[in-house]
Amino acid sequence: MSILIKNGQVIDPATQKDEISDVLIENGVITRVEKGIRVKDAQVIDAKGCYVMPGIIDMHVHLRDPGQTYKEDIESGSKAAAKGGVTTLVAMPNTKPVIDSPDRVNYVTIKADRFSPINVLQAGAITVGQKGEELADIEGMVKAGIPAISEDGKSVMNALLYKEAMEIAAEKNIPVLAHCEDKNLVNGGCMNEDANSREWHLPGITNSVENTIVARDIVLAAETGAHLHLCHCSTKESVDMVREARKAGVSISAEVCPHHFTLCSDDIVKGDTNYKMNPPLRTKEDLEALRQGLKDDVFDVISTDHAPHALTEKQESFKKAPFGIVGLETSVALTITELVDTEIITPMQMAEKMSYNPAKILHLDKKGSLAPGMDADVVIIDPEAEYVIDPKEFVSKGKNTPFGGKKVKGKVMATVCGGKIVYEAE
Ligand SMILES: NC(=O)N[C@@H](CC(=O)O)C(=O)O
Ligand SMILES: [Zn+2]
Ligand SMILES: [Zn+2]
Repeated sequence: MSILIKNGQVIDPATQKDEISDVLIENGVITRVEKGIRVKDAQVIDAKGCYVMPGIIDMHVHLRDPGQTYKEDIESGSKAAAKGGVTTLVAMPNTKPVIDSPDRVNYVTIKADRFSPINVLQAGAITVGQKGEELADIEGMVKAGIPAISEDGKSVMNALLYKEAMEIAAEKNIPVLAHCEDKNLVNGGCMNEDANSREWHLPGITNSVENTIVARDIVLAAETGAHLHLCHCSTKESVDMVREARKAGVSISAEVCPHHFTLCSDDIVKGDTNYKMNPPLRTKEDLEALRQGLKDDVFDVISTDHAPHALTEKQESFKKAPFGIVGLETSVALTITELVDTEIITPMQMAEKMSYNPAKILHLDKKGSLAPGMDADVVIIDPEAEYVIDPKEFVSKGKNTPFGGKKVKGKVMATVCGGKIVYEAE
């Protein structure tokens, strides 16, 4: 079955073209991108007034499968992703048990083949059980298809072990997705260390918790030649360090999540655990630095860090509740509302940060672009559609978001993955 996407604003970072055009999809591949395409027997999607972009590649998602499927599972998470315009996601390995062996990677791949409408890539843990004591079978997991390694949820505190992992990553040509958090410095903190945390008598998390590990990881990446991708950057110092490292020739990329470019610690509603995530919402100054970093392309990726939790877990006190918020079904709207509509970034930069650059970092040669010959992974977005975010409408099992009730602009109208329509708005 062919699909013809008519009259959309086609935005392709690979060619830097942003113009009204048609896109023809045949047998799962993009075959033509031109004005006025006419073919027989194609299913036509009218994309007038919409962005037509390469499908979103979300480099940071928690699917909670295996082991915590009451929070999310491969099917619910990938369907939520499709609704969010995502055609490929990287699942983080901090599941129960941890994805630290080829067999466990295979479990996810096989289940995703059956139940996911989109491409699910599984990242492999760096150490056995994420215990930080011995290296996982990284080579075996590479053979099983992991595109990256990550200890997300924590940092590998033993620098020697981490350096050895980086050497393997460099040799296998896969990136290291780094969660930067010093285990000792964090010291039980549950929100940013600032006037708010002091007023509420909550243990704080200083910027140094992130900054020290960002600095260490950059040094180790420089020495090993591994590609370092920094997860969920939150501090103004991280912006400076990434900029300087890149200038110095380090192979580095870095992501910011929508919550970190939308909210700061002053926005936290006292006691509302939907504002609790790791890293925490920082100060207004950090927020402004992150936005500037996105504008200047210091940050090349926007990812969600979709971290679903059950309602009962989030009903605990701010100190006790788990860190994390969902993001798959709000990231397009937040990016358009907070960054594109405000002219901090262009629609082209949005497509770069949400698809093209992730494809490059993950070495997905057939993705991240709408050029003929590429996989037919496409998202159609109405940038003018306005609505109010309602967590009850989420496909994800997780409803834990601070954005319920927020008025936003930008709606995913359809998602095409591998030449099939995997989501269509009503
Ligand atoms: N981001 C979060 O607040 N939580 C993540 C872990 C992580 O991304 O570090 C989770 O797994 O819940
Ligand atoms: Zn993390
Ligand atoms: Zn995460």
